Amino acid sequence: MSIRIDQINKKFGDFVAVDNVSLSIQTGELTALLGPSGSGKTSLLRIIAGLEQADSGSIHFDDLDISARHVSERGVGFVFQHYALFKHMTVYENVAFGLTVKPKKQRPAPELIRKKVQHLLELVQLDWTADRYPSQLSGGQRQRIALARALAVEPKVLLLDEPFGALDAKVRAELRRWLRRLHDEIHVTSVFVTHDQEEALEVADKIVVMNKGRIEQQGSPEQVYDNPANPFVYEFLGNVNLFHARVKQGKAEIGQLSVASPEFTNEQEESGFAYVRPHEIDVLLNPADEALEAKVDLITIVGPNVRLEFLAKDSQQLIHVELARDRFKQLGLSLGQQAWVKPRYTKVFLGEGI
Ligand SMILES: Nc1ncnc2c1ncn2[C@@H]1O[C@H](COP(=O)(O)OP(=O)(O)OP(=O)(O)O)[C@@H](O)[C@H]1O
Repeated sequence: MSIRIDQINKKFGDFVAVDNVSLSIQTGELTALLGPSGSGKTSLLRIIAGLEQADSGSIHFDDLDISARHVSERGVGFVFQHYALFKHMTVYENVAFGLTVKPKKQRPAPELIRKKVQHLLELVQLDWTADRYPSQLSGGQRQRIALARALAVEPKVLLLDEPFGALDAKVRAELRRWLRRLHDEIHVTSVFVTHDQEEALEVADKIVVMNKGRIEQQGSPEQVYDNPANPFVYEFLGNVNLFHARVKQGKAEIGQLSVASPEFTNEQEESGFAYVRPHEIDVLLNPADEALEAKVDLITIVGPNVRLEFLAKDSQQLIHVELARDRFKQLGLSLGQQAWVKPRYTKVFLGEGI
């Protein structure tokens, strides 16, 4: 089932929550709506679900305009951050619930329900919990059961709103890999809301970056990470260093550095700014071309990586650098040491920044 969102607008009072959003989602695709708090992701998801009515615009499932349809007629399944399972029901009963409450004519035979629930519990790898109650499960297990319950009624579209938001970092990381594998198995068209860029980059086929009710960029994780359309997307998708630059005739000058920017060949002399990601900077112990002299100001070891802060000699700007621990050891860096930092990749935009 494909989804076509056409010029959707939604206001709450005077506040514009969704601002003329159009978006196409292919059948079987796992799409992440990614953006900061208040960017309109949940509002858009609720409008797709039919839990919220848009002020204008339309939603199509395949070629059918479902904008006026009630949530119960849209064939969508949900998993929310705090989608509490029914406490007084066992895991089995929770997953079977959507099937057992179907009108008699559509309700599968009890034996079929049993098989189906068994299959779903195997799919989420929790068949051994069938007789337990939700309170006897971990948070991550509960969310997997919530997903099995959502899938039981064979939704045409699966909508997930920060499904792992309430879980700790390690469980979150496990569950997102698990969700990716599960999606590869079931291929149901899915849209999930997250404010966590790592989660979106790791799980989604397509990322839709939202800000202030609008779409800033959409594309595959590689496309949005490697070619951010604008400064907002660049900053939102990871840590960055921001430098002021003068852009002219295909070059960006950042202090004494000169970076080739062929996309600005025709610019005569404009102000701009340049982004460099911390892991795209080399550290050298000797002067080199296109390297800035700087002093080590802070060293933080984070597992296999080392985060460093350098103070640039000329501009006194702080420059964040991330090195693999091996490289850090090889360099033998210590606090206060003089070194040279050399960006490997720089992304230049015209203007004054955001
Ligand atoms: N029912 C409502 N009444 C009034 N304002 C609302 C309502 N629902 C959402 N909003 C406002 O609309 C804006 C967008 O909210 P939305 O929940 O869609 O954002 P979000 O990107 O999902 O953010 P979060 O990650 O914090 O949930 C927010 O400023 C929110 O306060």
